[in-house]
Amino acid sequence: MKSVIVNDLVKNYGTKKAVVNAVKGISFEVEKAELFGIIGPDGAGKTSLFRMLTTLLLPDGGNASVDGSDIVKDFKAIRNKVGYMPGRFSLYQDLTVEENMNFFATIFNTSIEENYDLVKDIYVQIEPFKKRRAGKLSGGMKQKLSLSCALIHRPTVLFLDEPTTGVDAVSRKEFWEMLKRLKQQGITILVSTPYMDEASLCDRVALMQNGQILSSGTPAAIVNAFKETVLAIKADNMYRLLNDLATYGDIKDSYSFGEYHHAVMKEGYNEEALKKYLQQQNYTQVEMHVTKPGIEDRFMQLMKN
Ligand SMILES: Nc1ncnc2c1ncn2[C@@H]1O[C@H](COP(=O)(O)OP(=O)(O)OP(=O)(O)O)[C@@H](O)[C@H]1O
Repeated sequence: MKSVIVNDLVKNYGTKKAVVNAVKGISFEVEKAELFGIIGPDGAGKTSLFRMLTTLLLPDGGNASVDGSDIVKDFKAIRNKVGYMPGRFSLYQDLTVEENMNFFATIFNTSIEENYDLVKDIYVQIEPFKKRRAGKLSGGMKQKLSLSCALIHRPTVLFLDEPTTGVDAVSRKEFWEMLKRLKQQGITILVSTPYMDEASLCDRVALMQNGQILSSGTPAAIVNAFKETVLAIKADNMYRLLNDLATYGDIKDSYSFGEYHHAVMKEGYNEEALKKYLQQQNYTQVEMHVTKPGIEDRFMQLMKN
């Protein structure tokens, strides 16, 4: 069963003179209990998309349904059945952990006790601090409290807007494990993130850039669509190396990639000739090997096309 259906959705901001086309007619579907990632850089349109799907923003074109309800006509029904964790911490900083939880439970006509089994795994980690004001929690704790509040009314669909941005590596890992457990309870989860490495933790993803979906599918299918050979290259002067790789004849595309640069090679390239060229350019400590492309390589390729 489809949990979310998005059909040619459009969002524009501004006036006729200076218009920003934040979402440019995107379409996708999410199955029930699927963990679906929207992966894209800042400004891609992820927040605008989530705000339309959670009925906080009206679309300028297209339509969408969430758990069978139309995002415009049935907005009230949607508000009762979705959970939304916005990108910016938006709980009451002056209320304690417990007061925030009770507040959200009350507005949805429920109680912490009623849905404790759903939030238990997450809430036990912040329960020792239940008398602490939300504003005084660490980043990871704030994130857990936000998720607990978004879950308190047992939503069928959960929207998480960049939940791991600015969160330390350990909390990020724990967070994704929590999402897997929620999915097992039948909750559909849409999560946006600028981190490409989080794509592999989703069942399916959509790569978003400039208000458009460049590609969608399982992380494996997206990577498999990348057919070229990628060389990982490093040397003593990485900045100069990037410029030299950009102008080298056998290289289609090159970009920084962690401690290496990635070079997408043209067919029939000659690795020895490239090594020789780098030697002639007086590079030292040159390291070069063929590497398995990842989502980020595919994203770069799609963006440039
Ligand atoms: N209220 C607004 N008025 C004008 N432009 C806006 C408004 N909100 C968003 N935008 C613009 O729309 C585009 C998409 O923004 P959006 O916040 O949806 O993207 P995002 O992928 O969530 O990125 P971020 O992580 O930076 O929020 C950006 O160019 C942004 O500047």
